[in-house]
Amino acid sequence: MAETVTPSGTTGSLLASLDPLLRTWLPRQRWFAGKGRAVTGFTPVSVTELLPPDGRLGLYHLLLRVHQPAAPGAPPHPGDCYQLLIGVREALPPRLAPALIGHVTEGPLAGRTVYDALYDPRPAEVLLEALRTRARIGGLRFERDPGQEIRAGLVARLMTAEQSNSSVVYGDTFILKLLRRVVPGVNPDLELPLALAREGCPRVPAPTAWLHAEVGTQTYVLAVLQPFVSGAADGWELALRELAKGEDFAAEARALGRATAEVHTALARALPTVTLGHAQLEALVDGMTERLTAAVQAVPALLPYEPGLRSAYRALGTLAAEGRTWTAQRVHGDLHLGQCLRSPSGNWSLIDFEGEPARPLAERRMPQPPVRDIAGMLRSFDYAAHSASPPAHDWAHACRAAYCSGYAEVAGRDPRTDPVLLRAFETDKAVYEVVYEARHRPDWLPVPLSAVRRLALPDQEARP
Ligand SMILES: Nc1ncnc2c1ncn2[C@@H]1O[C@H](COP(=O)(O)OP(=O)(O)O)[C@@H](O)[C@H]1O
Ligand SMILES: O=P(O)(O)O[C@H]1O[C@H](CO)[C@@H](O[C@H]2O[C@H](CO)[C@@H](O)[C@H](O)[C@H]2O)[C@H](O)[C@H]1O
Repeated sequence: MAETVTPSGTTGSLLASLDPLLRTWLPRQRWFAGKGRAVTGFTPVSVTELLPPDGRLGLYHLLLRVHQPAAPGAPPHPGDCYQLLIGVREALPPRLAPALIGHVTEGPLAGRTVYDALYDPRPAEVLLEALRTRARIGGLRFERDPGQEIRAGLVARLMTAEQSNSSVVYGDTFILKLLRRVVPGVNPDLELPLALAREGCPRVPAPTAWLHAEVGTQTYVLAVLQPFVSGAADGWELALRELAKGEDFAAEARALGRATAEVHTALARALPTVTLGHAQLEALVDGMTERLTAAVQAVPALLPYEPGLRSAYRALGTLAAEGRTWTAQRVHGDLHLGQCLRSPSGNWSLIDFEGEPARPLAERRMPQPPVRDIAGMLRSFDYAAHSASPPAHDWAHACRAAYCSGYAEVAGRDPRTDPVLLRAFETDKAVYEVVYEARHRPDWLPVPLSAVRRLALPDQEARP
C-alpha cells in the first residue's frame, strides 16, 4: 500500500498522466538500471506533494516501483524502486528543456508540463530548506546533524556529470546526492561517512543532513547532504592529466594509499571486524567463482582465460585450507580513482560509499578484507595507463607500488606481502569490470581484458 500525502487531491491524475510519459523518459536516464528491458508499468510506493500544483510550480516527491520483465534466466522480480522529483508547470522555460518529461493531456493537470524538478533551482532549494528546518512531510523525514548549520538561501545547480545518482550543488557549500534506485534498509553511503565522522576521520566529507522515507515498516535512505569540496579535481582527471604531460603520479598515488589506510583504520575502529576462517574464506572463494561463471556466460571473450582465473581463486582456497585467516572489516566497496577528490590545497577525500550498486545491500554491507579496496585502486592505475598509447605500463607500475607503500606507512601492513589474496581480489575486480564495460562502454572492454590476460597466467603473482 503506497503512502500518499497530496493535500490538493491530484495524485490519481498525476500518476495516470505520468504513466505513459515515464515509460519513454525513464529508460533514457543515465541512472536507470533496467536498460534494455521494456517498462511495463508502475506501482507507487510513496507519493508526497511538496508544493501544490495550483501555483506557478507544483512539486511531487515519488518513490515508484518500475515493472519490467525479468532479465533472461533471472528469477521474477517485483521491480526496482526509483526516486523522482516531479515538477509541474504551465510551460517550461527554455533553460529547463533538458528536464522535460512530457505534457499532460487529460484530467485536472491537463495542459501542464511535467519535468525532472532537480534541474530547476527552486524545487532543489525546497529540498535544502526542508533539510535545514528538519521538516517532516508525510513519510519524508528531513534530518540534519544538530551540530552543523545550513545557511538559508543557498542557490542550487544540478551537477551534469554522468552519474549513477543525481547531485545538486548549493552555492559552493554543499552537495546533495539524491539516490535514484533505492532499497529499504541501512545505506552504506550514509552509514559509513557518519561512522567515519564520529571517528573524527577527515578523509570523508561528514554528512550534514540526510533524507529518509518511512513507508509502512520500511525505511529508505533517499539523499545525503555533504560539504562541497570546492575546486576539487578527482583522481581520474588528475592521473590522466599528469600522464598526458608525461609526469609521474607516484607522489599522489602514495598520498592516496595513505588516505585509503586512514579510512580503513577508522572504519575498523568504528564498526565490527571479523576473522575470516576456513568456512568464510571458502564462501568468499565460492562467491568469486560464481561471479566468474556468470561473467563468462555474459561475456564469452573471457572463456579462454577462465581456467587461469579460477586458479587465482583456488590458490586462495588452498591457503584457507592450510589454516590462514584474514581480518575483514567494512570497506568502501567500489574504490577507484574517480572516487577520490583532491582539494586545491592537496588533501585527498574519498566519496561514494554506496559499494557496487548492482550488488544486494546486505552483501555490500558485509565486512570484507580491506584488500578489496586496494585491488580497486590498483586496477584504476592500470585503467589510467591505458589512456596512453602504447599503454604506460611503467607509469602504472610506479603508481601501484607507491600506493601500496603509502598504504603500508599508515596501516602497518603492505598489501604486497599477501600476493595470493591480492591476486584473487584484483581478479574479481577485473572480472566485474569486464562485465561492466561490456554492458556500459564496450569500447573500454580491452582495458580489463588485458588485465584478465595477465592475471590468468599460471605463474602470475599479484605484483604491483
Ligand atoms: N563532497 C564533494 N565535494 C565536491 N564534489 C563532490 C563531492 N561529492 C561528490 N562530488 C562530485 O560528484 C560526483 C558524483 O558523486 P558520487 O558520490 O560518485 O555519485 P554517484 O554515486 O552518482 O556516481 C563525483 O564524481 C564528484 O565529482
Ligand atoms: O563510479 P561508479 O560507482 O558509477 O562506478 C562504476 O563506473 C566506473 C566508471 O565510471 C567503473 O570504473 C572503471 O572505470 C574507471 C575509469 O572510468 C576506472 O578508474 C576504474 O578503475 C574502473 O573500475 C566502476 O568499475 C563501476 O562500478
